[in-house]
Amino acid sequence: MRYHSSRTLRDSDRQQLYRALDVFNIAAYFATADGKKELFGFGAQQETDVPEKLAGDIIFGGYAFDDQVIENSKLMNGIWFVPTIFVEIKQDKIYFESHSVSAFDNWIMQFKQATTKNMISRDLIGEIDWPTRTQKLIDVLATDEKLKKVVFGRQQQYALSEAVLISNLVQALTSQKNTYHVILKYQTELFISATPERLVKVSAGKLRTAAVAGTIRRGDTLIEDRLLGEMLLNSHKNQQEHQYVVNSIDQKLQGLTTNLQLPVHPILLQNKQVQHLYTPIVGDLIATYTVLDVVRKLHPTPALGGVPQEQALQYIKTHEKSPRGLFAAPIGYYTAHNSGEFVVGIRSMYVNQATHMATLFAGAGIVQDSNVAQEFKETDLKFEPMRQLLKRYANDN
Ligand SMILES: C=C(O[C@H]1C=CC=C(C(=O)O)[C@@H]1O)C(=O)O
Repeated sequence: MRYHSSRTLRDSDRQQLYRALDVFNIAAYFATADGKKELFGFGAQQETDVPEKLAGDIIFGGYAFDDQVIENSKLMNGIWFVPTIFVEIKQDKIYFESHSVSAFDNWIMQFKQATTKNMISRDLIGEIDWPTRTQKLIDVLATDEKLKKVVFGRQQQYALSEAVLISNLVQALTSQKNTYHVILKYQTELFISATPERLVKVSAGKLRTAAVAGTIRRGDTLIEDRLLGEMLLNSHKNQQEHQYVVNSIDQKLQGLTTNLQLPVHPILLQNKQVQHLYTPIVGDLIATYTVLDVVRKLHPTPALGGVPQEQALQYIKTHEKSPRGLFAAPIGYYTAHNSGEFVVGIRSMYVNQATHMATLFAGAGIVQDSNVAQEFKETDLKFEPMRQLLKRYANDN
């Protein structure tokens, strides 16, 4: 038996659903960058680390970035689940689906306003040798005949005074405009991302992806902002970094799609802290391929890995301090009707509620012409969405 219902969205619904994210042991939240759609998965009818084993109307989850295993974590090595309860908010409507709960209004009523917590976060020593290691990488890129680009990751740990309430985090996330807001929860582990980067969306046979690579900060005034944007559009180094991604997506999608449309020049994608070079790409997915086929084929694009892919991934494995887990990895959902959407888990953090530790992630595309000081600043800016989230969370309460 499957129960469906839908009705007009009420003022209290969102708060109660965010609160439900605190309550369920396994949960997912996926809000699109335009803010028009929010998906919630609560509880797991089935769960696994291999999505092919699952069957359900909708499946949430994420693959780990690569095959390195993170000790003492289930979430960061990749999880997938069919929710017991699925809720979607689309504009002013709310849709509910479940095998176990028949009356949505009774169900949602149990989630009352959370008591807020007074959380304090303290940053611990990060990777102080990141600039030295990045300079070494630039030297390698200058001499190695094959290696062209490596997206080099950096992690920063924070000690939290309390376990975090997801309901408060989601609220604080709303300050990050024009980005997806994605949360995966598995028992005491959380992964949170305010990412601007869609890996793929499939809907009614249409495939949409994008190249997002090449970064500059936002300006303090309108004029400075525009000037910085123009600098980015005209920067040879950033164009090159971006073009590797466009070419790779183009190549990978041949054979999976027809009518692939790739604009010749990138445009700007602007978030709160940074702006990126952005090339939206559209095509028709050949009907024999699934959303997951596309995810597996595209990941990792050179916006997260590098060029050539295998060599860059090996470099990342050997020279980054810790495995990435869900950082820069595909996270999202797909349905039994072969639709779905996946983003890459950047501008993100991992929270362990048992140890009260948060790990923040950032990475920068390094090419031969990169400058270490600039890349260091860029990764600092990329930490900022999650740093602000922790700060806002602390201050709001
Ligand atoms: C790896 C990250 O960003 C990627 C996505 C957009 C722009 C990037 C860049 O300009 O370096 C990176 O390739 C990150 O934010 O951690």
